[in-house]
Amino acid sequence: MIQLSNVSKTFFTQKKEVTALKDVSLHVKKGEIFGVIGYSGAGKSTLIRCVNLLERPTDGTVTVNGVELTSLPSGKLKEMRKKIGMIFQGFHLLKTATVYENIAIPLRLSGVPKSEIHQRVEKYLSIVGLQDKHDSYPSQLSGGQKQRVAIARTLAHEPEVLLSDEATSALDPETTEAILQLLLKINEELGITILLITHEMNVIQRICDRVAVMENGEIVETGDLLQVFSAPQHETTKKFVNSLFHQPLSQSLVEESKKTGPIVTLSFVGTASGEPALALVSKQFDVYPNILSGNVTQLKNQLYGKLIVHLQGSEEETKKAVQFLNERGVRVEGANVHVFENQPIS
Ligand SMILES: Nc1ncnc2c1ncn2[C@@H]1O[C@H](COP(=O)(O)OP(=O)(O)OP(=O)(O)O)[C@@H](O)[C@H]1O
Repeated sequence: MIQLSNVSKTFFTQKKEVTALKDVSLHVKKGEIFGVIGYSGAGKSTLIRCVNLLERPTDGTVTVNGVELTSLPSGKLKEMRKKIGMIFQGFHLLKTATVYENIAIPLRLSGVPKSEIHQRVEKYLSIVGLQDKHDSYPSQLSGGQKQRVAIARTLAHEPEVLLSDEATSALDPETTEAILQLLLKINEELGITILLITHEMNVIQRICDRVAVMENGEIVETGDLLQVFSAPQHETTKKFVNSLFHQPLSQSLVEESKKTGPIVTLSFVGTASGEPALALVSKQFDVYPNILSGNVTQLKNQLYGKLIVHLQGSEEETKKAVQFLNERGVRVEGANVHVFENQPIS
């Protein structure tokens, strides 16, 4: 649906050149929710703005729904852009217009017939759950409601693709969750392909099918959600994933525990394979598992757990216990434990 091929973008300022994207290739499939995550300055905004050519790549091609945008004349590009909606962190609503007019004015400007405008405004206000806010002004709405209006305004153009540029970054956790659920609904019920950028792992975790991790203008890792969570390869990906799971432990606890058995990381999909398997370990072997940190979290469609566990027991017995856990689909690795003051200890 969206194909970026060898896209590079260099900004030339008076003082210096900044290469924001370096030879980025990315494929977003029709109907999926694809998330790009990275720290500040990684190049995420530049990347998403290249998809609808708000930024024109210095090199490479951008193709949306089979049409190569980078080679289109400006008239045709304008037409294609109507199929690509975009929402932003800052909502960009007209302060002096009502909710209704915020949606209707852009429709008028893009030539939608008068008879259809009212119907579309009603339809999309209802989809975002704001049918009772027609006559409110943006200043009378909460942040979450403003984002809903911005989403309705975008959907009213009936796009095939929705680009989300940090759409939940200005919202509190509860409102973020509600907006993420709305994006899921839009994806599932209207069949709109979504490409989003974020610096928050929980956004990726809650709604994305696939994810790319960016650093210094490059994509350093891409994969399915579960694959990236369960076996992150790149250091940056590991940092994002660990930020959700690992609490630092006290050095004395780690040192003390290690005297009587290994500290391991267990990861598993679904609750069935995690803690119950651990309970069986203590029944079947002369091993006492003690959970030191971690949690079970909801990925888009499934539960995923990661626990740091001390396996108290002899080398022979703990080896058997690890094999037993592996056979039950629990992945066991040597733990990369973080102690207070952020000193990793191995
Ligand atoms: N218009 C511009 N002119 C010059 N440099 C720019 C411009 N836009 C972005 N950059 C630079 O390109 C690099 C990538 O910026 P970009 O905004 O794409 O990153 P980001 O990952 O979205 O970061 P953030 O999350 O902080 O917005 C940065 O070094 C930034 O300073």
